[in-house]
This record gives sequence, C-alpha cells and structure tokens, in this order.
Amino acid sequence: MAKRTVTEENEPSRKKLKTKTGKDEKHAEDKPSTHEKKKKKDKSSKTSPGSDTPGATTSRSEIDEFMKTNTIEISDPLNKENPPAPILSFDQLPERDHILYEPLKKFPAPTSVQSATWPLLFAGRDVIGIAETGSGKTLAFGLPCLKNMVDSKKKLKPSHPRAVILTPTRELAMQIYEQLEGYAPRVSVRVTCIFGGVRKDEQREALKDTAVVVATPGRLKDLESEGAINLSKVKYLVLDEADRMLDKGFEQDIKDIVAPMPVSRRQTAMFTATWPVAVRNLANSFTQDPVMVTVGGKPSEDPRANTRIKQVVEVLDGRDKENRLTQILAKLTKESPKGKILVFCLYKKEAMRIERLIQSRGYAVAGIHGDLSQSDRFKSLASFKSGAVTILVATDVAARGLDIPAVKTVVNVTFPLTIEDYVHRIGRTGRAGADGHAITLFTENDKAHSGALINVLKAAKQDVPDSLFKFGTTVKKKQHDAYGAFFKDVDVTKSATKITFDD
Ligand SMILES: Nc1ncnc2c1ncn2[C@@H]1O[C@H](COP(=O)(O)OP(=O)(O)OP(=O)(O)O)[C@@H](O)[C@H]1O
Repeated sequence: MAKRTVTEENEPSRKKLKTKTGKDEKHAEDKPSTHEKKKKKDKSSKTSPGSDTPGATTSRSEIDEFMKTNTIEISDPLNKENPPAPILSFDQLPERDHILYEPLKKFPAPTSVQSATWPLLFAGRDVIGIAETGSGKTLAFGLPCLKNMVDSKKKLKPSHPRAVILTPTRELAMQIYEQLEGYAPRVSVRVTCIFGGVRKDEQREALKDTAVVVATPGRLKDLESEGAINLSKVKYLVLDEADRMLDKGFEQDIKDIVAPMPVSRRQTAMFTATWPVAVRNLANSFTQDPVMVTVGGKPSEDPRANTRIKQVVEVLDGRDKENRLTQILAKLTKESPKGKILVFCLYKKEAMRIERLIQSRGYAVAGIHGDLSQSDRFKSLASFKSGAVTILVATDVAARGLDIPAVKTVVNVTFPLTIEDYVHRIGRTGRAGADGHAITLFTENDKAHSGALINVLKAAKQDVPDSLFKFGTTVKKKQHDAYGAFFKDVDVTKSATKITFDD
C-alpha cells in the first residue's frame, strides 16, 4: 500500500488529467436519469422487511423494540411508511457464511449503526449515517464497500479504483486502511492508503492496481490532476466525518474529486457523529435519495455526546489553567498510573508549550499537531497507542475519528472552535461501549460556547456547574464559514495568510 510511506520529495511537474469524463457526466451528477432513479427505487423496495433481504428473519415487533431501545431512526424518502429494517445479528448479513465476515466473530453483535445501515448499504442505497463517536462507523461503511468490490464482475482497469473513502486527516486515513486490511485480503481486494506529507512515488505505483482508495482530499486531488489516478469508475464513495469534509475547508476539493463520478452511477455513504445544520443541504447535493439513519436521536442544532462519557467542566481564570492542568494530571496518574490521558489544545504553539510543561513535570509525553513531520505524528500516535507514553498533547488534528485503545481521560486545556469539535474531542474516550471521562477547563474567553456546551451537557444528562450558567445560555449561530477543527491549527505568531488542512 502507500503505507509504503516514505520521506519528502520534490513536487513533480503536474500534467492535466485527461479522461473520458467530461461535461456530460457532470450534468449527469446534477440530474439522474429516470431510468437510474428507477434502478435505485427498485433497490429500496428490496430492503423492506418480509422480503428476501437481511433483516427479513426478524419479526416486526423485535425490530421495533430494537429500534426503540437503541433510539434508531431511519428515514427513507423512497419508502416513508415502511423503512428498511435493521439486522440484529451477523447471521443476517447477505451470504452469511461469506469468508469476508469471519473476523467479525470477535464481536458479539453488530453495533446499532451497523445494524441499521448495513441492509441499506449492501442493497446499494445512499446513506447518511449519524451515530455517536466510537460506535463502529468504519465497518458500517467498510464492509459493504468490500462486498461491493467482491461482487464486481468487471475486471479492474489499472489506475481506475472502484471505491474511494475520503477522510480529513492522515492518521484517520491510516486507521481506516488498517481496519479494512483486517478484511480485504481475505477476499483479495486491494486497498491503498494515500495522504500528504510523504513521497508520492510509491503512492502512484500502488494506485495502478487497487480497488479501494482511502485518502485525504488534497493528495488525492493532486494525484488525480497529474494523471496518476482516474476516478471515473468509482461506484462506491464514502465521506467519513462527513460534516468536516463538507465544510468550507474541504468543500471545493470534494466537489473536484467527485466531479468525474456521477451521483447516479455511484453509491454514496456519509458518516459522522455530528451533523450541523450548515452542511445538511450541501450533503443532499452529493447523494441521491439518501436514507438518513440516526442513532441516539435526531440531530439537532446541538450535537450529542456519547452518554457513557462523564463530562466535567471547570470554570476558571485563564491564568490558572496550567496550574490546574498539572494538578489534574497528578491526580489522574496517581489514581491510574497507566491510564491514557489525551490533552487537547487549540493552537500548535500552545500544544508545544503544554507538552514542554508536562515533560518538565517528569511525565512521559508525546505531541501531535500540524507542525510536526508526518513521521513524527505517526510516531507520537504509535507510542501513545502502545502505552509507551501515557499522555498525548494534541491539537484538533487528533480530535476526529482516532480510535486509540483505552483513553481514560480527555482534558481540554482550551475549548475548541466549535461545539462539534468538543463532541469529537471527548469522543476519543468511552469508545466501543466503554466508559469515558472528560475534563474541560472553561474560561471567560470561551463564553461564546457556554450555551451550546450547556445543551450538550444537559442532553447527555451531565451536571452543569452554576459557574457556567453565568456566561449565558444563548446558542450563538455559527459566524465563520470555515467552521471546523483545523481553522485555528495555524501559527498565530505569524501573520495569518492561508489556512492549511491535511492533504
Ligand atoms: N460490532 C462491533 N462490536 C464491538 N466493537 C466493534 C464493532 N464494530 C467495530 N467495533 C470496534 O469499535 C471501535 C470504534 O469503531 P470506529 O473507529 O469505527 O468508531 P467510529 O464510530 O468511526 O468513531 P468516530 O465517530 O470517533 O470516528 C473500533 O475499535 C472497532 O474495532
């Protein structure tokens, strides 16, 4: 794969991509033909309970009970009265004995989001899946992707992958790749992971013979524009962390990447834990008759945190933060010397300062932020994952999606830019059914977030400190177009020129 990652290289000269795809296909993206619509409609009726599909062997009352207990809502524009039923066990997967599913045996049952989205995705429907952090979304979109590749009768054309999974950070791309690699080789499906910050040579080579590409948008666009990859045969597209991918920072890149893959000829899956109003309309333009699946209640203005995470908010004077942080770390490490602690900062410079502070107190600590080289970012992550260091200081590049085993506590030294980022940050703990703990230091500077934070705390049945109420309960409308985690991952000591994202 292009985990075949290497060191820096010079920028090669870029060729304009010459493909057969052109205007006609772009038009097709806007307006699917009646025939194509009908095809998808047929697929939708196939998934109704009682038909020959996964889920069909469970009684309606069992399904209703399951959906109620797990607060699953499924809204299908093509089948409003009788939306497709979830599957309740791995036995109900299509071709249940398929070799692809064997590694699932290590899990007791599908998670709620897998139960609800698998019947839809296996049947070829577009899906927008919204479920709490750490709930198994990667396999929710990953397994149907691999099955789709297995079922594909056509021979793979060199450099023409059939599936693309887009994700905002390099670490996340690698993590998705690693999860898929637990399944793909069993069915001889080749998966390649590409992202920026490393050499392109091996990525170009790997792209020649791959069915599935897991990528960050910038590098994929780059390789596409130089002709190393042609996306016109893509029939399965995933936007992981979909709200992040559709906000202003990535929107244009995503549009450019999907342009050669008409919406009518591809299946699109979008997954996330947070679904801000700002991106919802845009999401519709990337999908065709998507089924909306929500686990844990309909998405509201305020995102929902995983309820197994105990959230503690401490309101304090900004000048006391560092002292308080060292007290917290002393207490946490005394209680649980091996317990992993993830410390979030907003700025790169701040993260470096806090890392130094923690180091000066004698702790083994690593850092991860946008100023580090890619290999240092991977090294930090690996040593935190393995437990070689128990404290990791990070900016929001690590807020989303990263599945680090047994993070005991998340500490927010500085509040993130958006309430969605808060939910993603604390979601690094309490994963896969475990309990978690998050401590947030909140100062007057963060008061614009008090209303939204109070709502998140209340919705997750957490205590709201009186001191937080004094900042007000109004929820401010998003003011900045570039909502999202990375906006402030810039060097604030330089005059700001360009906001950079992972590529
Ligand atoms: N059916 C299952 N039962 C138990 N654990 C599972 C199951 N499916 C996946 N997992 C595990 O749950 C953990 C979290 O999964 P994953 O990383 O896909 O979460 P996520 O929903 O994408 O989280 P986030 O919103 O933070 O990106 C992983 O370690 C994964 O192996």
